[in-house]
Formats: sequence, structure tokens, C-alpha cells
Amino acid sequence: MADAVVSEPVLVWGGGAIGGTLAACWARAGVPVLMVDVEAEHVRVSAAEGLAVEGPVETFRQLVPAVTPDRVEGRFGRIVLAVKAQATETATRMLAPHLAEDGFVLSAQNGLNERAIAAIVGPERTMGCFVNFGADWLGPGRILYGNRGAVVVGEIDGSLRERTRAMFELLRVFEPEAVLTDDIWSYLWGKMGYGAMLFATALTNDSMTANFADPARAPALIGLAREVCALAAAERVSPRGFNGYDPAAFAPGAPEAEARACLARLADFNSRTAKTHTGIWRDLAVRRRRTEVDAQIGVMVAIAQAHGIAAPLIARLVSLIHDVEEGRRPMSVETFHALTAAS
Ligand SMILES: NC(=O)C1=CN([C@@H]2O[C@H](COP(=O)(O)OP(=O)(O)OC[C@H]3O[C@@H](n4cnc5c(N)ncnc54)[C@H](OP(=O)(O)O)[C@@H]3O)[C@@H](O)[C@H]2O)C=CC1
Ligand SMILES: CC(C)(CO)C(=O)C(=O)O
Repeated sequence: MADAVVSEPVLVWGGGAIGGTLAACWARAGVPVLMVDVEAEHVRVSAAEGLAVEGPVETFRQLVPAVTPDRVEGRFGRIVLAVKAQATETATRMLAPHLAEDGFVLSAQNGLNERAIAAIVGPERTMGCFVNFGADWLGPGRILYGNRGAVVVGEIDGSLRERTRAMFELLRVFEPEAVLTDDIWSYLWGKMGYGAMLFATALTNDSMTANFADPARAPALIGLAREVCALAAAERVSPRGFNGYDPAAFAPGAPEAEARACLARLADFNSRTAKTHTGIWRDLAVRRRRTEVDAQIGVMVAIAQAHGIAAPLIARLVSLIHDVEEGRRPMSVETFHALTAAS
């Protein structure tokens, strides 16, 4: 990567829980960043008073250069996209005029958003990334960094290039155990399985750990992960594990005991975070807004149909989250077991 590009700011588009944590950590380390967010007060506080990162991992306040999208000027070689999945297309269209011809967009999101990004800016200008650290946007200029977690980067075509290695080094500034991979889709599909279970936990008000530790919820959680793993296989992807999640435990023929042992590991991993509930739960219970369910989980219904594979739990999960979003059902153990009924 040319020196001129390395000295120019990394544009972090979407400066909430994930983007804000990355931007603050990079800025503190002396990496030039420019954070872009639609929340004007968040932008003002972060730039003028400092973005406060708090919680058990790190507590610091860092001035982060930040603007709203209408104030971005120029073109950038490295854009890290960290909006919710349903905002991906809108945000990518907004950032596209600011992306250098030879630059790239890296998706620090959950889901298969790289496909949508590539459709807009082109596959050559899209880089894959998987993040599993936990963070919450608490308010303007305030983010909870709840726990460290896996961070993986790789090109969507599996190649390893100078720019991929450079981005890997940049991610290591944030997470020293970051991984460089030639198979980013295996991690993204790994998170699709874990993510489907996380969406199910958000049908209740219980913490992630309480959900994963409840034996009565295991059939629905295991069933979901098995459906996702079957879809990944149909897509010719071998999903990979991370932070206690092991897709092999949900592969066809894997013993139920392995799947239950995996749930116990996830209960344990999530018992050691200050972020007790998912971002999905937070959207529903705290922010009172729609979740990423269509963009993250709904896409799998279409993938299942394309392969002629039945995915009843995934489809039921999408409709139950919609029920909660639209006030037809409460977040409750009873609502969770409306999912169990489909298993
Ligand atoms: N939080 C976590 O612990 C984890 C999150 N992820 C994933 O990371 C992604 C980002 O999530 P998260 O950081 O939690 O979300 P947040 O809502 O905290 O942050 C996203 C930010 O982007 C802003 N935004 C929305 N649209 C635009 C736009 N067009 N241009 C610029 N900014 C915009 C949002 O504003 P507004 O709120 O007003 O829309 C918000 O401030 C998601 O895909 C999530 O699933 C992955 C692992 C862990
Ligand atoms: C729970 C977490 C942080 C993954 O560990 C997540 O991805 C989310 O909140 O949606």
C-alpha cells in the first residue's frame, strides 16, 4: 500500500458501538482516523470533548475527529463500514463517492454484508472482516467496551495481498490476537450460526448466559445452529469456530452432547462480559427500534429456498423477531418457546 494512503485517515463509517470503539482505539494509538456518523451530537461530543470508552477492557477518553456524512470531503483508500446490517446499502451508496478508485471498504459488521457492498463498489474494492468483541453505544460520546473477542480479516476472493496484510496490522493495533485469513467466508458463516442463536436469546429479557445455560432452550438453539450449518455446507463453506462457538458440534451426525457442551462454553464466554445482552436485545428493549433480523437472518431464508433446503427454525425466528418489533409479542420465555415449537 502506498505511503500516501497509509498516512491518510482511515474513514470509519458508522461510529457506534463497533465503529466508535475501533476509531477511539486507533486514534489513541496515533492512527489517523475520521469517524462518520449520522448522530450529530455523538459526532460533536467525540470530536470536541472526546469519545469515552468504558468498561472492564479499557477506560479512556479520546478526541476522535468526526463529522456527519454531509461534511465528508475527499476520497479515502480505507473505509471501515460499521453500521447495522440493514443500513449497509444506504451507507455504502453514501460513502461510494468518497472511496478512492484503488481503495476498499472493510465491513466490520455481522452478516454477509460484503455481498451487498461488493454489488455497489465492486468486489475488488470490498474486503471481508469478522468481529466478535462486545460493545454498546450508551449515548453521545459514550461506548461500553464489554469484552474482547475474535477479530479476523481477509479478502473476499481468498487472496492475501499487501493491502490485506496492512489492514491486518491495523486491526492488530486494536486487537493483538487479530487473525489474517484466506477464508473469511468460513468465519462469516461461523458467526451466522452463532448469530442466529443470539437472535433467539433476544426473544427473552434474560442475559445471553442465562439463555445458553437453560437446558429447556437447548433444542431451539441447537436446531438453529444446525440449520445454519446445513446452509453453509450447501454454499460450500466450512464454517469456523471462535470464542466458544464450534460449528462442528452442529454438523450433520454430530452427537447432541457436543452441541450441548458448545452451549455451555457460550454460557461461560458470555458470563465474562459487561455486555450481558446482545445488540439485538438492545435494539428491542432499550433503543426501541427494528433489528438487523431481515438483513442478517432473513437472507438465510432466501438462501435455503435457493438450495431447496427446509429451514423452519430460521424462518420462525425471523417472524418472532418481527412480532416483538411490532408489539404483537412480548420479550419473554414464552415467546422463546414459540420458537421451540418449530424445532
Ligand atoms: N455491538 C456489538 O457488540 C457487535 C456488533 N456487531 C455488528 O457490528 C455492526 C454495527 O453494530 P453496532 O456498532 O452495534 O451498531 P450501532 O447502532 O451502535 O452503531 C452504528 C452507528 O452507525 C450510525 N449510522 C446509521 N446509518 C448510518 C449512515 N448511513 N451513515 C453513517 N452512520 C450511520 C448509527 O446511527 P443510528 O443509531 O442513528 O442509526 C450508529 O451510530 C452490526 O452489523 C452489528 O451486528 C458485531 C459484533 C459485536
Ligand atoms: C453478542 C455479540 C457482541 C457477539 O458476541 C453480538 O454480536 C451482538 O451483540 O449482536
